[in-house]
Amino acid sequence: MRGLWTVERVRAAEERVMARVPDGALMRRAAFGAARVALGMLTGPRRRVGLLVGAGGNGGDALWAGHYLRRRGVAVSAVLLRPDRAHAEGLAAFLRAGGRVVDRLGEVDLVVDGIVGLSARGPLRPDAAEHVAAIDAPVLAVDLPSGIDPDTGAIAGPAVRADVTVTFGCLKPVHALADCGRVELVDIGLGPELAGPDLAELEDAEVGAHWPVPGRSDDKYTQGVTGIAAGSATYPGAAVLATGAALLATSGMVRYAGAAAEAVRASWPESICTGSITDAGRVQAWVVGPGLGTGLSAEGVLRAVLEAGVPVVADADAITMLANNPDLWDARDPGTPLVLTPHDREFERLAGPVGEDRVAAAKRAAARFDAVVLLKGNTTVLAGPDGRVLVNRAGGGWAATAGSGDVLSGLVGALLAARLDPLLAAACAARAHATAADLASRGAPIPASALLRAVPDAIRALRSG
Ligand SMILES: NC(=O)C1=CN([C@@H]2O[C@H](COP(=O)(O)OP(=O)(O)OC[C@H]3O[C@@H](n4cnc5c(N)ncnc54)[C@H](O)[C@@H]3O)[C@@H](O)[C@H]2O)[C@@H](O)CC1
Ligand SMILES: [K+]
Repeated sequence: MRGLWTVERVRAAEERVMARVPDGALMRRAAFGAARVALGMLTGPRRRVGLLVGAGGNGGDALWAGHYLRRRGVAVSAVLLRPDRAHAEGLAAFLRAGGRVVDRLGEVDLVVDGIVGLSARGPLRPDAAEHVAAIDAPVLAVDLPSGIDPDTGAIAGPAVRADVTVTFGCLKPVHALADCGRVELVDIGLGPELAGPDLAELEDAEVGAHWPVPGRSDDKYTQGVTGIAAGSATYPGAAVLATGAALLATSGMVRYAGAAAEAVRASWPESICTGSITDAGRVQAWVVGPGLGTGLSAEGVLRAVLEAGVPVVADADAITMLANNPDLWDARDPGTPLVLTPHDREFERLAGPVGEDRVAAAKRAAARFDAVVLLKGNTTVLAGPDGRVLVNRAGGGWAATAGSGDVLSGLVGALLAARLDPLLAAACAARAHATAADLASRGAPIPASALLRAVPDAIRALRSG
């Protein structure tokens, strides 16, 4: 698992390390690492670097990096956004090494963004934004792209767009929640001072290792039977996609119950289809909601699923029904695992606006509903009712297509039926879903059925990752 630590935790760790190392040692270590990354980006014949230097430690890093770059023969100039508050030792070291202070960046081969780091609040101020708008070279952001909130990844106005971000000691939430380009981590010795992270991201190999595969003594029942209560006469496709995803995610069995039985049977002859949830037989987890509708009969289905006493993933129309009719919550036995998979508008119906802090919003809803909340996005935030938070970054945006959510809910359901921890089930499903989208797309738009067909390749890739 890759951990991510919030600013408050990073600062506390930094203070403990700083107390036992010489003054300025941490910054020099960080800046030396930044200079190495910058050198790696200077691949052309010309090596001219421009620094954008703000008022604090982030600007100090940039100036010290400029110092090390000068020592390797790079031409370095710096724009001081707040000359009166520029980092004094950093500026002295930069000037000693032959760095030049300029008014404008001019023609350079690389820009180092040292405008603001962990103390960032809000978007770039107008003067900084003007320099950033004029950039015409690759950008290396120091610690994080300036203008983006370090803890929430929120971008409320002008911000730096980084090709590479070099960060120090540990990853921070911004590195998963916003686009920071390629992220390089430089060790500055914070490790021993950092306890458990605030957020985490599963490695591909971990997802692969958790993925349920049949053992020698398994049969079709022992691996968990997934139930799909989705689709309708109007929307049979949602049922076909969710059932297909569950079938491709795990071995074992999938039961479909609902008005789209004929369409599901035609696409997936191996599924056990019935027209009604009361005839469905036993399952170890239910997927409810995609394409189900929100009428009285759909409410009856949702109630029956919640009363079944097995883990449930509630998506799409099921979320809308829970929002519109809070009495439905009473159908659920306390403590029965529930995974809610809202996009932002569904989240808003259920728990109010997401706002700028997606992690806080997901945590709040997870605690309130005693459920895992999978808040969809390019970075999906997954919060457990116990306070754990995982994030999943999608490579591209290719999964943003109609029907893609139906596939995701089928994957989550199959992993719940296989008895994975609900937060883990949701996170593994999110990763497989994103991987399948990337594999299917290879640079071109894809429909959800293509994403679905790539699920086996995604699982293979994760299991060998
Ligand atoms: N504390 C340390 O020893 C270390 C600090 N490091 C660097 O120091 C940074 C933190 O330094 P500071 O705490 O001095 O703060 P920053 O350099 O992040 O910010 C400096 C000042 O910028 C201003 N500011 C805030 N938001 C702004 C905005 N949107 N636009 C323009 N200006 C804004 C504020 O007045 C703030 O005090 C880290 O991000 C990292 O780059 C690293 O060298 C590692 C070691
Ligand atoms: K920065």
